[in-house]
Amino acid sequence: MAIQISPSILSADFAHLADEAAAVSPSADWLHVDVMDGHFVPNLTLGLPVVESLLKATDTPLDCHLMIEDPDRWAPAYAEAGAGSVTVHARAASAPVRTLREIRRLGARAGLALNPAEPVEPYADIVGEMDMLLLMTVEPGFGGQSFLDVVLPKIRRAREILDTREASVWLQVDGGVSAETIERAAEAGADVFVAGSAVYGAQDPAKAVESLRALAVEAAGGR
Ligand SMILES: O=C(CO)[C@@H](O)[C@H](O)COP(=O)(O)O
Repeated sequence: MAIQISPSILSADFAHLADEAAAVSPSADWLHVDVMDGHFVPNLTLGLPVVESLLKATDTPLDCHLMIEDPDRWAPAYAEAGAGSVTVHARAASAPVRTLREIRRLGARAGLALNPAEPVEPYADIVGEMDMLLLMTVEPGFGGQSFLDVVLPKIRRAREILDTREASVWLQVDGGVSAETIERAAEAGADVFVAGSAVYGAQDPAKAVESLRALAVEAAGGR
């Protein structure tokens, strides 16, 4: 699976989102959009109207990460609007399989997310229902936190589960991904990397994406 980088606009300037999207569009595979409702996580960001505007402002596909309660109800609208990928948290979804199927039916890639302390094994039997498994490497809610090395064994186990089942499911990590941490996550088996502050805190965000990609490709060793 090719290494992919998904810059998180949580660390961008919300007053200039179109410009911030353009700043990474030469090199980013996705634009990661953190939708937070102030309930599932203690932070409030943006919702569907902003996603609809972003879709008009950029050709980079949107990777929408819903950190919200009741994603079963809201996720389909993001897929219908044109998001390329819509990820829901396993803990928040009351009918994850139905919701993943609905996201796919509406034409988006379907993702399932797990917080750092949530095990991957209970979801092994439903990996065929998803296009991406997102393992949080920080507690969700805020950018700029430190990468949690305690998640590395779970990344390895998830990679094993996906390889054993020959599932073409992308393995995304999100939180604290930087030039200092991306190699560890790539060695463990991740192939899609969300990076907020490491990209938008850099002088040249597009270059930062390329540097992260080069480190991950090297660490993944052609996997
Ligand atoms: O979902 C989240 C945080 O909950 C992330 O997408 C952050 O936006 C990542 O930011 P950095 O840790 O890379 O600064």
